[in-house]
Amino acid sequence: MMASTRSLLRTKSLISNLPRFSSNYKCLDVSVNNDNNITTVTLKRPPVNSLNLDLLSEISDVLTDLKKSKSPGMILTSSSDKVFTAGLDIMEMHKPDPERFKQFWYALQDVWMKLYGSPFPTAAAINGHAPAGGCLLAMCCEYRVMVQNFNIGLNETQLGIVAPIWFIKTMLNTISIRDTELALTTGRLFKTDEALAVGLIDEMATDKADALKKANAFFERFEMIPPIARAYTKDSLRGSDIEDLKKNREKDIQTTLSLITQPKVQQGLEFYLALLKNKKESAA
Ligand SMILES: CCCC/C=C\CC(=O)SCCNC(=O)CCNC(=O)[C@H](O)C(C)(C)COP(=O)(O)OP(=O)(O)OC[C@H]1O[C@@H](n2cnc3c(N)ncnc32)[C@H](O)[C@@H]1OP(=O)(O)O
Repeated sequence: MMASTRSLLRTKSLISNLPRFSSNYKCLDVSVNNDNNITTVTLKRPPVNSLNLDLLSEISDVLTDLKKSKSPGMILTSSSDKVFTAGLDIMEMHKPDPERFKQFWYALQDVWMKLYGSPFPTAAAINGHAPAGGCLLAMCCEYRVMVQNFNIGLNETQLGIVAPIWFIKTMLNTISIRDTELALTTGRLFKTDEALAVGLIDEMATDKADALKKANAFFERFEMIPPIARAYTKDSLRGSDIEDLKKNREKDIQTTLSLITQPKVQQGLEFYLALLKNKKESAA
């Protein structure tokens, strides 16, 4: 195809597929790049973008909007200069109200199914630490660019909790079985360069602008690929993991609730929260 025809097609798709977004997001900034129509979704829940029910519900909504509008792609990033997201909001798991916890976990399942299984391509511009649930969101994306000198990984065992099977499958879709086992059993957080070495991220960046530039460049790979072929191929690779969770959704909620409410697990979370607070006090 001639370059001019390509850019005409792209302009046409810009006009016909411009996504419409709710302006009511409180914890997200959503913007569309005029050059390539890629949407950047920026997590904006200070101080650490911890994933509570509100933030997860908004991410779920924006993913629905992007799918409906046949978006050509999405970049996930953060408004913080040092945290992509600190993972699940520990306060949703500490002494949880069972009904609220069920809604929270359901929202997390929704986000995972929509992001891991999105028909449109996705990239994470990881401009800060991405522990636990933060690593999960990044791994759900198809491409990861990470700013140097931050940490990423599924560190659940360090908190005395267990990463659910769908977290594990997401990591297995990203790095080797061997590296997944070692990383999960030790709750390892990888520095950016270590993450690159095992393939947990695809590229390193010097800063957020560089990460966004590299993430945007990823979508150029699909300019000549029919979106339907791309989407079906992704579904062939990831669809069965999603079906497994769909079938076991209620069981997964119940299992997680009974694990999280065990006294030993609650004590572990309290200890971890105290560590986070002490860190701040000893730094002051
Ligand atoms: C069966 C269940 C399976 C569950 C699966 C997944 C679990 C998770 O995702 S659990 C969450 C795991 N997350 C972490 O281990 C990260 C914890 N946080 C940190 O390591 C640091 O906060 C971080 C490196 C992200 C940022 O460091 P700083 O920039 O130095 O910030 P502070 O540590 O001072 O934190 C500021 C403020 O935020 C509170 N905080 C931090 N993380 C969380 C969190 N995940 N949930 C809720 N709150 C969090 C921290 O306590 C501070 O609070 P204040 O002292 O009140 O200001």
